[in-house]
Amino acid sequence: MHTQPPSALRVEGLGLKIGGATILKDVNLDVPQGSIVGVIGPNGAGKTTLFNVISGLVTPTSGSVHLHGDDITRTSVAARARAGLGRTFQTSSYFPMLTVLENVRLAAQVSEGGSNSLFHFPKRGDTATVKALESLEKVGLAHKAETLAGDVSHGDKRKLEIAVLLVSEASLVLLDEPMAGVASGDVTGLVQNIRDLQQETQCTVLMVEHHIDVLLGFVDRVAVMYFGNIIAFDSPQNIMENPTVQSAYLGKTA
Ligand SMILES: Nc1ncnc2c1ncn2[C@@H]1O[C@H](COP(=O)(O)OP(=O)(O)OP(=O)(O)O)[C@@H](O)[C@H]1O
Repeated sequence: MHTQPPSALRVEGLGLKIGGATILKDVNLDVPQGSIVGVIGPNGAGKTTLFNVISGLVTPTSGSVHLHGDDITRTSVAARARAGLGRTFQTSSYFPMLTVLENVRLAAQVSEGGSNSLFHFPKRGDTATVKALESLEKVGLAHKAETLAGDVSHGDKRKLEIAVLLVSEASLVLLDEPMAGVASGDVTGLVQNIRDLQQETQCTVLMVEHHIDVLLGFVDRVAVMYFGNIIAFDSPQNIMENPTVQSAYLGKTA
C-alpha cells in the first residue's frame, strides 16, 4: 500500500488583512515532506506575503501554520529557524563585506549551536570551516571562497545562498525567486543546485518563481496564487492543462 509522506508544511485557512485590504484569503496548502513545490501567480497575488507569514515576519489575522505537525503560527522567526525553517529573499541575503567562505562558515557555526559572532575566528580545519568548504564545492563556488560576497556575480550570490542552506540543514526551505536576475547560462546550474540541496539534506522546498517554463520542468507540484488565494495545487502537467489557471493566470480564455 502506498502511504502519503507526512506534511512538512500545512497551512490552514490563512488570512491576512491590512487596513481595509485583504492580502491573503483563506489559503490552504499541504506540502508533503521531501517535495519541491513551485508557487506561481501574477504580481501582487500574495506569494511573498505567504512566505512572510510562513517564516514569521508577518502575523496572520486568521488561520494557522504547521511545521512537521507543530503549530508555529505564533512562534518567533528565530524559533522557526531553530525548528528547521530556512529562507532566501527576493533581494539577496548575505553579508557583502565578508568573504564567500566566511558567510557559509558563519551559518555552519550557528547550525552547530556555536558562536554567531563575526569576531569568532575559526581555524582552517575546524568543523565549521570544513563543512563550509564542502558545501561551496558542491555548489561550484569553491574557487570564489576568498572573494568578498558583495563582489561575486548575481548567479554566484544565489549559489552562495544555497551553500548557506546546505550547511544550515534546514528541513523546510523557502526560496523567493532564486532565478531572478540570474544569467540564462547559469539557470541550469542553479536548478541542479536546488535539486542537489533537496537530495542531500532531504529537505522540502517551496519556491516562488516567475520563470514558469523552468519551474514546471523540475518541481513536483505547483501552487497557483491569485488575488490572495491558492486557486490550484497540482502536478505541473495538470496545472498547464487547468482551464481555471489558464484563464486566471496565463491570460488565456478557458
Ligand atoms: N505591509 C503591507 N501593507 C499593505 N499592503 C501590502 C503589504 N504587504 C503586501 N501588500 C500588498 O499585498 C499584495 C500582495 O503582495 P506580495 O508582495 O505578497 O505579492 P507577490 O505575489 O509576491 O508579488 P510579486 O510577484 O510582484 O513579488 C500586493 O498588492 C501588495 O501591495
